[in-house]
Amino acid sequence: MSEDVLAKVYEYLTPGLPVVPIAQGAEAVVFTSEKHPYLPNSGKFILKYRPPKRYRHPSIDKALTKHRTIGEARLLTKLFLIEGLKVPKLIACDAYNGYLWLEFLGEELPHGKGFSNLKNFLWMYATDDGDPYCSIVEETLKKVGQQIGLLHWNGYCHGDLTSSNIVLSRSGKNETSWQPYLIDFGLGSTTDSVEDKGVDLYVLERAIISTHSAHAEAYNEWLLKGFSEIYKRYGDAGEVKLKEVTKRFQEVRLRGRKRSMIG
Ligand SMILES: Nc1ncnc2c1ncn2[C@@H]1O[C@H](COP(=O)(O)OP(=O)(O)OP(=O)(O)O)[C@@H](O)[C@H]1O
Repeated sequence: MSEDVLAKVYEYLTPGLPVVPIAQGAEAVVFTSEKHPYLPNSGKFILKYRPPKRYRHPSIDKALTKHRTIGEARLLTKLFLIEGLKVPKLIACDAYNGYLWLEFLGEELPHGKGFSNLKNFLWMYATDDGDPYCSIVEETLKKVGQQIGLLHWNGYCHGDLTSSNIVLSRSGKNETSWQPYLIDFGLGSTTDSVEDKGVDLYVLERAIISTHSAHAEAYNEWLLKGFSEIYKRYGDAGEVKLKEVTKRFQEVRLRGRKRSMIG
């Protein structure tokens, strides 16, 4: 992580507010903090910072950062209000400077298997003595599908639906029931576009095929089962919309295959 960026963040924060860098993505650097940004509460929080991009004109850069930070904050706030949909709680937003504070989700998986995103979770069951087809994996993937179903049914798309952008949480350490949360709405949008929804499903399918090819068929089936369950709750209207989305998903998949054959 660049020293400049770290220095900027430490200069910006209240002196002594402890933050630890954990990830550098294409858009943002992400930190954890054991302290709430402005309340005495402790817990675990995420600070997501979009640093200035030197290759952009400073005024354009400022405008873009502000636009994207506000966009993500606004979307998270709307999504948080949807019953059953699980996204991180927005704690604070300083759009002008490119900072978002969010609720921290997830945990370290047992036996050093890494952070509890869907990608590492599936690896945990696919390696060592794990059973990749056990009921915990099946249930979790159906719940992931339901989360995507809820998102789409309510008129939103994620825009970067990879298995790292799905974080799993449990209420207790010994629990075997995992609750998926969708994170990283930097490319998310309010949209009823069938194409965008088909692309969301395709991006996740590709992510699963590329990291868990041996079990991908069953995994994607369970995801789609959970997804369909949400639409089917809405009777005939749900069935019609479900058909539209799954048809487009197949078309997007076909286009993807053609593209990879042509190279
Ligand atoms: N609310 C959260 N709780 C726990 N971890 C989080 C949270 N938000 C982000 N992270 C961690 O930080 C990483 C990067 O965050 P995020 O995906 O939002 O940033 P990004 O810059 O858009 O990343 P990328 O370009 O890789 O998509 C995530 O993959 C995750 O490991």
